[in-house]
Amino acid sequence: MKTTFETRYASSPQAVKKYDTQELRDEFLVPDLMQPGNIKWVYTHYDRYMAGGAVPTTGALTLETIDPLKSDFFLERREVGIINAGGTGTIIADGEEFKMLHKDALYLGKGVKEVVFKSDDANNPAKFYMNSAPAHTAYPTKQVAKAEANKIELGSLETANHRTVNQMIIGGIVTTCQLQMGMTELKTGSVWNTMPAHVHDRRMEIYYYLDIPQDQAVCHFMGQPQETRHIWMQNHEAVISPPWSIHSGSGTSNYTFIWGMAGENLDYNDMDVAKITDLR
Ligand SMILES: O=C(O)C(=O)C[C@H](O)C(=O)CO
Ligand SMILES: [Zn+2]
Repeated sequence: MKTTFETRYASSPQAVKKYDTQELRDEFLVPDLMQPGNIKWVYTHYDRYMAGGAVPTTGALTLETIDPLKSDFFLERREVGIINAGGTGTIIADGEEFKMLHKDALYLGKGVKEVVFKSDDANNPAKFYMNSAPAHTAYPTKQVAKAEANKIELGSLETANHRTVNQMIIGGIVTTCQLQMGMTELKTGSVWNTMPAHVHDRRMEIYYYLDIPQDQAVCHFMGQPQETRHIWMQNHEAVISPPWSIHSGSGTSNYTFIWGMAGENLDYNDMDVAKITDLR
């Protein structure tokens, strides 16, 4: 079992204007979070937000601290949200067991010392997708099933953006310091997420795409609304959205994505929406 991490530093919109395809992918695409038998983290310098993947197979995996945190244990000064993007598994947090079905979420607050991940079936392992942000208060652990999410219906089939936003780790359901997470599912025939697009300079965000059928892909759009770029994404890949960037995508089929964010506020609706016809 191995825990690895990489660091992503923050980029300015002026610098990103000049990036070619590979530079954009190197800075913002996170292609390899889900590694069987391992835990992988990306530590970003956007709000010190982290995205990770834990894929237990035949053995259990333990959440370990990593060097940039300079802490005795991972959640010493952090909180984490976890959504299972794979088969059924279990998370044991300081001795308390949580059965995690596909698309179940779990919030663990500051101070939880020991976190263990297990899969029911090594051939169909749990894929625990994790987002973590610095935390200054210890809030209670809470599990949230998809059925318990706050559901928002957006878009329409006519504009190919009919989708359900499942707000899972959000005020009213879970109390957090700064983390918000949820999962948006596109209806069959709809391909556009987060259109009209928005920025929220007060919060960074990461999208993790799943349920992309074989041989299909999602074209993720980023950049300032007047200066957009795109990154082609495969199933189970994540993409970092700087606070100044739109984060939107169009697929060659419908799909699901997990969004997670942190920053200045906990107001999900604090978005500066860009008019579709103003995008460049
Ligand atoms: O489909 C959408 O619209 C979303 O899911 C938007 C994300 O939740 C988001 O970007 C929140 O800031
Ligand atoms: Zn957003």
